[in-house]
Amino acid sequence: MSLLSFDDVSLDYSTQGAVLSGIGLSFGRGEFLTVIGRSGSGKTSLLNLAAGFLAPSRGRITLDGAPVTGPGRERAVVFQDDALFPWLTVRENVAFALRLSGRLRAERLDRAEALLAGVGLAGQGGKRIWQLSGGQRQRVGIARALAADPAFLLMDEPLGALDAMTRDRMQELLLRVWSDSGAGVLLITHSVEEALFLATRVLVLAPDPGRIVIDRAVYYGQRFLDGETSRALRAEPGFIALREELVDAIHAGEEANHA
Ligand SMILES: Nc1ncnc2c1ncn2[C@@H]1O[C@H](COP(=O)(O)OP(=O)(O)OP(=O)(O)O)[C@@H](O)[C@H]1O
Repeated sequence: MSLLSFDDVSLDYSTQGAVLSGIGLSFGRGEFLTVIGRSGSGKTSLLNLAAGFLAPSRGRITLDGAPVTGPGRERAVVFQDDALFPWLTVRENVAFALRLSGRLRAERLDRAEALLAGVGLAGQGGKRIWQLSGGQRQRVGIARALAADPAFLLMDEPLGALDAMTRDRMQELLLRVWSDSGAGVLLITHSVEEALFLATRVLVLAPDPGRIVIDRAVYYGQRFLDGETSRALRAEPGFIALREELVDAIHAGEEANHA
């Protein structure tokens, strides 16, 4: 089934107070959660908890009811500047993630090629990392994350470094990867529009302490996969109104804090 749950989770890095407080959240395969919020609201901390890189100070994080005690193969993480190995080919970079799978080298390379095709990089496996564009590198990182056939893909600003056109294409690709892999996705972004377009659920975190103030079901990504165009969806009055509501929620209380 694969359900990742936060039960009243708080996190302190120091005695300075909680960075995250009272986080209650459950998400599973097939969901696409996007997380937005001001800088410092705790988005990356939330992802690091889900990944098992950090342990909660209070509360529990469980995977199918069992406590999460560290990173695991069922939760793959994609970072913005994914560290690919420059001395390996694109195909070898992806196959590297399969080295613990027990498969023979030839099988690993075949599987890597199939994963690369899945992210639109068919026939590029023999290239070196430095021969790729930023968007292509990011796709290699995603193919590598998918190699372990994870139940969850955890992504911290994966498209943040890309130019606007590449970013739009990558958003569409992410939706297809999500749909094809069946994984549950948790994606952090600074773009409210991106969050709204991709998600089946948008979470807004408010800071001091970081907490979930909005957890909203949305359907634009699914409608894109069902054949509607990204441009038409983003131009819908409902999309624009919700985008503005989310922007307002992100900035609520900001003036008061700076007064
Ligand atoms: N390793 C750490 N040690 C101490 N404090 C930390 C650490 N990592 C993050 N923090 C603090 O925790 C708070 C939340 O940080 P976090 O990176 O989770 O926020 P964020 O919403 O992802 O921010 P941004 O949008 O700027 O990436 C910030 O106040 C930050 O300074």
